[in-house]
Amino acid sequence: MQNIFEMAKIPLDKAAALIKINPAAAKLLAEPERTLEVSIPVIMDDGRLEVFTGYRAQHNTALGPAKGGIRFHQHVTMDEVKTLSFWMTFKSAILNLPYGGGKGGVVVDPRNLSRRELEGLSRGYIQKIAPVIGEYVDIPAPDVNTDSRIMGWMMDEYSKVYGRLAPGVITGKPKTIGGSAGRGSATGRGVMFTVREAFKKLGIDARQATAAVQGFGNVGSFTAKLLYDIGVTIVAVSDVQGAIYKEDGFNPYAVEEYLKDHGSVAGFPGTSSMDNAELLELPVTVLAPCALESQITGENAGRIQAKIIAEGANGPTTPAADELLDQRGVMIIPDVLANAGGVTVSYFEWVQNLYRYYWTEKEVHARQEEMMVEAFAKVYEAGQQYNCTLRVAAYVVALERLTEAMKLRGWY
Ligand SMILES: NC(=O)C1=CN([C@@H]2O[C@H](COP(=O)(O)OP(=O)(O)OC[C@H]3O[C@@H](n4cnc5c(N)ncnc54)[C@H](OP(=O)(O)O)[C@@H]3O)[C@@H](O)[C@H]2O)C=CC1
Ligand SMILES: O=C(O)CCC(=O)C(=O)O
Repeated sequence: MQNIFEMAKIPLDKAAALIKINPAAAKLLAEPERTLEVSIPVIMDDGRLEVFTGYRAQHNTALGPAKGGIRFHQHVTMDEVKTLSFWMTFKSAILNLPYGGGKGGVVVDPRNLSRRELEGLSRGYIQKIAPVIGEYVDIPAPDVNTDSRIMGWMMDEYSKVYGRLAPGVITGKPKTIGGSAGRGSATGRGVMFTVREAFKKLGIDARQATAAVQGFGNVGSFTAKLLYDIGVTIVAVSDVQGAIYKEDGFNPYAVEEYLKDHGSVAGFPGTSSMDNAELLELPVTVLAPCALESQITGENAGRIQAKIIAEGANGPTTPAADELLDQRGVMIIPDVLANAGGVTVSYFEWVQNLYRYYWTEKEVHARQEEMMVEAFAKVYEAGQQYNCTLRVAAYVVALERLTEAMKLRGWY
């Protein structure tokens, strides 16, 4: 199989050829500006010393400081983190945010850690990457298996290292210590906004539409709930233990309550069980993969029946699947647009932290909606202009901003 970073560059190369960017600009985007690998010692509850491996990648900072989440997962690799930072560069540029792309990760299955061990690892990671992050350098945020509580510990640790309160060094924090209203739901809300815009283009009535959502964590749960709120029938959701399905739909808010008590969506009353692969192939209007990379591949793309794929996750569709789905007329709202609501509200959080002046939830939602509707329209228009997929169109929009910024800064 092709390396994930090489696969990620395929739409970039297509967009670069369409708008004929300077080869020097393409070279600057072909590799991250900086990568860092760290070893993080943690004294475990039983007194043993465990050493974890962590990474941070900063892909491109032409438009501003690097920005992007931190993932805790047993399969994290440097290649994955590099790729995730690459996607962040384009995501930020598409939303016209004053940011570049960054991402971090630690190789760990956090389910095997106690609360004390998790806090030790989170603080240890920040101690190790502190020299390369900062409010105007690189601003981390949550990703898979990291949440506001972990962001709070990390902000505290960075503030201790430098002896000053630095809320703007990390976003996705609890509200009391500088988090923004609306950040928790932001990524799923953005998925909903882009699906709603796609419905308008395709003449689909939300109340006649169905959706299947893979993953019921931060992104998947809010995607399901907010699509439900606009009238979409949610027929399937899943987590790592499997999927639940009901042809005439269920209430995702009730599933969330069930998950709190049972630790999984599996077994939610009134639904039948299926596996994550089957969920992807359901006959639905919208399929929203909101878990991990490479779920829709050349192998299963031919069996996908959705009209719209809204990529809540980063990189859920491989290039081979992308091509097959395009030939079959499936509209893919690409990750760099569909899930950009998270970084958009992270940007609002950072601005509020720098000003120490906070907005209401209503203000956050309204500003997020305005920016995402505009980004969707710009990408859609580029798709029409260049007769290309929305993914390639998104890279066109980003490249126009990135190449100009690199040129103006004298990088080529
Ligand atoms: N958080 C954010 O703001 C943003 C996240 N993203 C992307 O969205 C995706 C999900 O992130 P997020 O929601 O934050 O992560 P979470 O850790 O909150 O949730 C991940 C969800 O995916 C499930 N899952 C994990 N592995 C599998 C698998 N192999 N098959 C099926 N389901 C699986 C998890 O199940 P279980 O709980 O059982 O482990 C959980 O329901 C990632 O690709 C991330 O990069 C993109 C933009 C912003
Ligand atoms: O909120 C952020 O800064 C970044 C979120 C993220 O990691 C992502 O969009 O993939």
